[in-house]
Parts: sequence; structure tokens; C-alpha cells
Amino acid sequence: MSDYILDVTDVDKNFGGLRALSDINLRVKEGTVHAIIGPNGAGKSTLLNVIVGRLAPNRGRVLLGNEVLTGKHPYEINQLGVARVFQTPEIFPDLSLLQNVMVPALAKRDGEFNMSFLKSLFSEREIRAEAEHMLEDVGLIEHKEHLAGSMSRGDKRRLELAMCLSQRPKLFLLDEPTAGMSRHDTNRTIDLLKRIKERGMTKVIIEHDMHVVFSLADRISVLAQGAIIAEGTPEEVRNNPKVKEAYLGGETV
Ligand SMILES: Nc1ncnc2c1ncn2[C@@H]1O[C@H](COP(=O)(O)OP(=O)(O)OP(=O)(O)O)[C@@H](O)[C@H]1O
Repeated sequence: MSDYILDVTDVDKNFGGLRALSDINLRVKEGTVHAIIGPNGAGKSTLLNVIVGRLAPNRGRVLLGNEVLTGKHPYEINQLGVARVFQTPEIFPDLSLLQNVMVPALAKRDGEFNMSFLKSLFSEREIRAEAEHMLEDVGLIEHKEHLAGSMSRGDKRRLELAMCLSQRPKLFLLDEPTAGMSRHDTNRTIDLLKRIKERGMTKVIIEHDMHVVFSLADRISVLAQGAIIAEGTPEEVRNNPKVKEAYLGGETV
């Protein structure tokens, strides 16, 4: 087996006459953090949507380890170990924080085990203890009985992180995890993501905030107009003239 957990090969995605992704090749090593950056409209979210099965590519293939993801439904890809946090947190506003974190773990248990005697091995009590552990990890344990809908935007995003972590994904995809956060909340989230990194969880992160990217990423791919124009370590990317050009008039790298 290759040491790449994610392997995207020759992917194209068209929306009518618009080619949103063109000949994308992306390999991510197990245990690393890989950032995807690029100007607005470059195709970053489209690429993530292709990986998680929300969009079917017109050409190309996506592998998770040796498993082909292309053609599978989003829930099947999730069951195989791919979790994702969205730009707008997808939480259950009318449930408590604790219940929110328990839902994906219960769904995973019920998806994996069809025999009731095995189900009982993974009791609700264990799932609750694990959920409390996750809430502690993201700094929300003291709010565990609060309704998720009543929390601040930054807290909702941390809650969504806890929901994804409770699934123990092989691959964790983060679409602008600090968007709309204050600098204080952004720094707390960076610390949290660094702690997750220490556990060896592979992450692909889309981010506009270069402070976040350079704090976390082992490697960076740069997308511009649907194509990868550069790939390398943060230092290599920072010094790449093509990258500077793609960002001209926009944010500086
Ligand atoms: N469902 C869709 N239908 C038609 N065009 C789309 C669709 N989704 C995205 N596009 C177009 O595809 C291109 C890439 O969009 P995408 O959202 O992937 O870019 P992005 O890099 O994530 O941008 P941003 O940083 O602004 O979120 C854009 O031109 C966008 O308008």
C-alpha cells in the first residue's frame, strides 16, 4: 500500500461551459496537514466536494488508501473514514452540545454493526464518555448541556470539529475552519488543530488566512483558475513567482 492516504488523479470538473477543475493531481501523505490555497473562485470548494462525493468529476479518480471513492455516495465516503467541516457549521441547533457530538458516533456505530449483540458492546454510556472527552478537547465541556443553536459562531465551529473528531476519521477535510472568527478564536482553533496533528490524523485544509496556513501545513497546493499551479513546502510556495503572480491584487502570501 502507498503511503498516500489521499490520491486524486487527473480530475476535471465542468459546470456547463465552465471548467472549474482541470487535470488536478493531489497526493496527501498519511499523518500530514495539506493546505489548499488560491484566490476566490479558484476551485478549492469544488475539489473538496469532489473528494467527499458531493460532486461527480467529469474525469479522473479519487482514492482513499486503496479504496476508490469516485462514484460513491457522500454517506459511504463518510463511513469509509472521511469527515468534513463546512464553511457554515452543520450542527443540530435544537440539540445540546453533548447530543450533537454523540449523533455521528451513534450513526457510525449503527452503520458498522448490524447484529444487535455487537451493538450493545458499544453502549450509549461509552459514546457519551467519548463525546464528553471530545468536548473537553475543544474547550466546550462546561457548555455541554446548552443548546447548540445558542452558541457563538466560533463555538459552533469548534462543536463541529468535535463532531467530526468523534468519528475518528482517517482523513479530515476542513473548509475554512477559521472563517468569520476573531483572532482570539482563530488562535484557539490553530492550537486545537495542532493538538489533533500530534495524534497523526491526516488533514486537508482550505484556508484564506495565511497565518493559519503557515502555522499548520506541512505541504501546500496552490489552485488558480481550476489548475494546480504550485505545490511544495510552505517555504517553497511562499517563494514561488507563479504564486505571487496569482495573488497579485489580492491577498499576499
Ligand atoms: N454548483 C455550481 N454551479 C456552477 N458553477 C459553480 C458551482 N460551484 C462552483 N461554481 C463555479 O466554479 C468556480 C470555482 O468555484 P469554487 O467555489 O470551487 O471556488 P473557491 O476556490 O472555493 O472559491 P472561494 O475561495 O471564493 O470559496 C467558480 O467560478 C464558481 O463560480
